Amino acid sequence: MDNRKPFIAGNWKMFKTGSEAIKTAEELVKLVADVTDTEVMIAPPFTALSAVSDVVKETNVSLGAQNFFWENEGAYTGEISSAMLLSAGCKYVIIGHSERRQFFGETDETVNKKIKTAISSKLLPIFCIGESEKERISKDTFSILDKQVSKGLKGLFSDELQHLVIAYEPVWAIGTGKTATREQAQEVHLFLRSLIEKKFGNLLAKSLRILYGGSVKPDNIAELMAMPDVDGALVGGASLNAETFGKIVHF
Ligand SMILES: O=C(CO)COP(=O)(O)O
Repeated sequence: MDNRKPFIAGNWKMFKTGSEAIKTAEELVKLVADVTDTEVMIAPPFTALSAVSDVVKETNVSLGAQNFFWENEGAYTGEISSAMLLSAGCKYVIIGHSERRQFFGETDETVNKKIKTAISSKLLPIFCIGESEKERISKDTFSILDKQVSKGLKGLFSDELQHLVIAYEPVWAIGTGKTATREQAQEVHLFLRSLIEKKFGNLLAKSLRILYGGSVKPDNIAELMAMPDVDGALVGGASLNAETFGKIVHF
């Protein structure tokens, strides 16, 4: 259980040009240079990956991408492959973010293909799941998450999921300023860990890192991280400013 190193990840979404990304990454690297007990990652947009990779190389900040396509190469205009991300310096890739599900036709099936490809190409997946406000109100949170996990991880075995990270991001808490309470987050994280235990066994459930995402800020990160099943955070808006994100990393 103690091998779950806290993980604070920043999802920059569609923000920052190359030069803006370099500047933020340079500031961040300095601000978190003292951090050894927490893993730090940033996911800039595709166009800034290589440049940010040069900045974070040989530092304690890792690089992630926000999406990719599951085929290795081919006539897929506008898409990016896992090999391209790896060669741009990425270690992680965010898969199935609710914004991709909502605006870009991502489904549990495409998420499943992406997780499989990420694993086989040694890109570490951050698998995003979460219920909408309507689903929470109608008390469907657990069944929705069960479906997202079952379909997203379909056909995979526990030994392939050693490096999987799950990000629980309730859609109603993303960019809204409405954070889940620490009790709400803990309740869902515990549910997810039990679900993973049921499907993939105790060993994986104990070592799997589950991040919380949705309006994480410097003033709510400590209480979230104090919960036993919250292993980190996937931070959107508050990761765009190095100083603010640095405070979250130093929770
Ligand atoms: O979607 C998120 C991270 O992936 C959360 O975004 P906010 O932190 O801006 O709510």
